[in-house]
Amino acid sequence: MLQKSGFKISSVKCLFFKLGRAVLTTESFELSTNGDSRALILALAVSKLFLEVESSLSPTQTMTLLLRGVPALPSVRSNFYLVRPHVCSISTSSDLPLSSSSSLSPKPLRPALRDRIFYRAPYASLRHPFSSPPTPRAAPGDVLQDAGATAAVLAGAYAFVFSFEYLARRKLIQQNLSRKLVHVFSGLLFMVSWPIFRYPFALYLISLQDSTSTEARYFASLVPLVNCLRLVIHGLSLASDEGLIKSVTREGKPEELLRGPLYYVLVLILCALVFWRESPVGVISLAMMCGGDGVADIIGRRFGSIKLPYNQHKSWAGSISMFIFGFLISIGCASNHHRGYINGMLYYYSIFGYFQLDWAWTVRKVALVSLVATVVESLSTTDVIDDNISVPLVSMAAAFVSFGY
Ligand SMILES: Nc1ccn([C@@H]2O[C@H](COP(=O)(O)OP(=O)(O)OP(=O)(O)O)[C@@H](O)[C@H]2O)c(=O)n1
Ligand SMILES: C/C(=C\CO)CCC[C@H](C)CCC[C@H](C)CCCC(C)C
Repeated sequence: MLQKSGFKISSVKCLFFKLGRAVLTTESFELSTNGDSRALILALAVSKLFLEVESSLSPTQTMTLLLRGVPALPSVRSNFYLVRPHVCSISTSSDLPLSSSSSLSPKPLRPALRDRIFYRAPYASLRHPFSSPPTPRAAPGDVLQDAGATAAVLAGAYAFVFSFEYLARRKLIQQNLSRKLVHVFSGLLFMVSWPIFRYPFALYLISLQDSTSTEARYFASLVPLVNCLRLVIHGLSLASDEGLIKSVTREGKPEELLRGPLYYVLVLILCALVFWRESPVGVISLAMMCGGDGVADIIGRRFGSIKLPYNQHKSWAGSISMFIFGFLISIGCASNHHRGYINGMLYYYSIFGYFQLDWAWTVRKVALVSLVATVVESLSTTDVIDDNISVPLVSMAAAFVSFGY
């Protein structure tokens, strides 16, 4: 246990809970206090503690400290600005008045001061401020766990697609609807499975274990890779799988597997390898491709009588659905997790501690990405530039500009 700045960490942690609500995750402190001046002392202790942690981070790493209900004291700000001005700003909301007894700050800075400090460990095992030194590279148990996770998700993928093959073959579901539901849910369920790779959920609950491991992404990427090979083999008619063709093609032609479905799984591989669970960019891009584009088709086909002025093959109903579902699946249906209710993929990943976002800011950025993706999706596509290429790639670019890596 680290002994820092005069406080035993456990006492700091306990004292936080006494003074207010402190949420300690693997990436950030979120200290909500009643403005008690003792909390400000602790906040300074925490900021000094983070500086200790920060010195052990690699050049590519940044940090997050969310102090809510604690005025942004110049000394707290300076600690972090000095450390990483190019990636640090400070997120505090001095929406609570300081207690009169406070001697630390003559007056709170202007209320609702909102900047951000982001912390995420892109390529190294993340060090929880209270944990022991970074865990060693993959232990045999980790590899076994990831191999097991890969096998489980592969089996899930096969069973998922097979169930739609069954429904389509029995004509219990239209072939096009089957294809679109596979389009919507395959990628989203794949993303939902990412935390089981080298990340024992139980350990997270017990000890806030490391949530970022590099090798796990390679194991996870095997799932879309195997499906990619499956699509190529059957798309080239090297083998025959009528059920697969029926469940994921428009007209039941094997060569169709080599377009939309193949591009789709290639994008899954790209997002898992490049962005994985460290960056909101991959999560948002897949939400737009799977949730937004998929639902746009389902709603557009059914309710799309009013066509877009510049594209008679697309409709307002489809495009509006693309925007709404791309946004909701990315971030959920509210903007303030203190008072609202968030249930999107970004919040799902923040629960596991992969990244912490300023939700009010994130809502605006995701809405912008969703708008960009909607406009791109509404444009005509050719056989070469399929929606499954244009929508995720443009979403990645827009999300990268908005969020950085
Ligand atoms: N913004 C949109 C998108 C789709 N559609 C409806 O959904 C149909 C199929 O949309 P499209 O994006 O072309 O889907 P596909 O290319 O068939 O399928 P995929 O994207 O999976 O390749 C369109 O003809 C249209 O009737 C719509 O009305 N408005
Ligand atoms: C029909 C599709 C795109 C056309 O727009 C999607 C094709 C999906 C692939 C056939 C199967 C992909 C499976 C995923 C890689 C993994 C899903 C795992 C999950 C647990 C179901």
